[in-house]
Amino acid sequence: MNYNDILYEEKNGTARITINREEKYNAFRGQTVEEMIHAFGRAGWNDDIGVVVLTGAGDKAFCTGGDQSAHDGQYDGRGTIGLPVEDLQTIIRDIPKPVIARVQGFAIGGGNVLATLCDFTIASEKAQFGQVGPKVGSVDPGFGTAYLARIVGEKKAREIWYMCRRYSAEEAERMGLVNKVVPHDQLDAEVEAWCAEIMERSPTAIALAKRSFNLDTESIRAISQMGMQAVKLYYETEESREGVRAFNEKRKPDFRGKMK
Ligand SMILES: CC(C)(COP(=O)(O)OP(=O)(O)OC[C@H]1O[C@@H](n2cnc3c(N)ncnc32)[C@H](O)[C@@H]1OP(=O)(O)O)[C@@H](O)C(=O)NCCC(=O)NCCSC(=O)CCC(=O)c1ccccc1C(=O)O
Repeated sequence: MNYNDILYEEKNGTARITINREEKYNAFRGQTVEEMIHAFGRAGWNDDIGVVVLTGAGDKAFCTGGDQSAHDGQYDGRGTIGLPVEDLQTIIRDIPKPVIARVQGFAIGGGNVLATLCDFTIASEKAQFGQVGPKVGSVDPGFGTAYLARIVGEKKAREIWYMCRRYSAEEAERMGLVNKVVPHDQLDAEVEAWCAEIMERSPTAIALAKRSFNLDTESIRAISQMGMQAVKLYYETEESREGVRAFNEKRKPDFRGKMK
């Protein structure tokens, strides 16, 4: 597969997948998600690769979720909601290698879900985290909610989703969403150090550990699939469309008048 929306490189046993849509704050469209799925499969089953790093191009954003300009009810690709996010989430969990989210800027919406799903998150002190679904007419009811609650606890997860606030890297570290925060200019060195340390460990022991962690939360995949069917219906409503329109028109949404 030729990549247009992402960059892929392999070095010293590390595969680096970079969402390369800086002008869209590294938001993903259908094609981006397909390319990421392909790249995770390529890295995940290559015995020379011991760890995968997921990041975004530039300094502004790691990833800001679904591309709102490619969102008219459904998104522009394949799958239940026009984005095969279920397949992307699945492959991040299923490859038998640690995935590190290198977060240098905004990890928002579906971007925050991706960072949450990665085995580790290493963040620059400039990074910001948050969910925006109830502000823009969306929700990730599955790994985005239930798995987040496993990490930060129920109260905090509900706050993150209902209030749509932004959290600094330090706050995210305090709530367990981030493994380590470093000064911006030390981010790459820190990520490289973690990768080098992983490369010294037994790949099979790590694979077994990853799969056993995953097994305990596997039921969330089914919640996600059911949730995605509901989100598909939600995206067709005036209430959800109002959120997308308001974001694109840079105004506050008026949801109350649009509920059925
Ligand atoms: C990132 C922000 C917080 C930055 O805010 P600010 O600094 O004020 O800058 P802005 O002027 O808002 O944005 C700058 C520039 O970037 C463009 N942009 C930013 N994000 C997006 C985006 N997601 N899509 C398209 N474009 C984007 C913005 O339009 C500006 O462009 P200009 O040309 O300069 O005008 C803030 O921008 C923000 O909150 N962004 C996020 C917006 C958003 O709505 N994200 C989608 C969330 S919902 C989602 O991800 C659905 C898909 C999904 O995740 C999902 C759904 C269902 C089940 C599962 C999933 C899943 O887990 O994936």
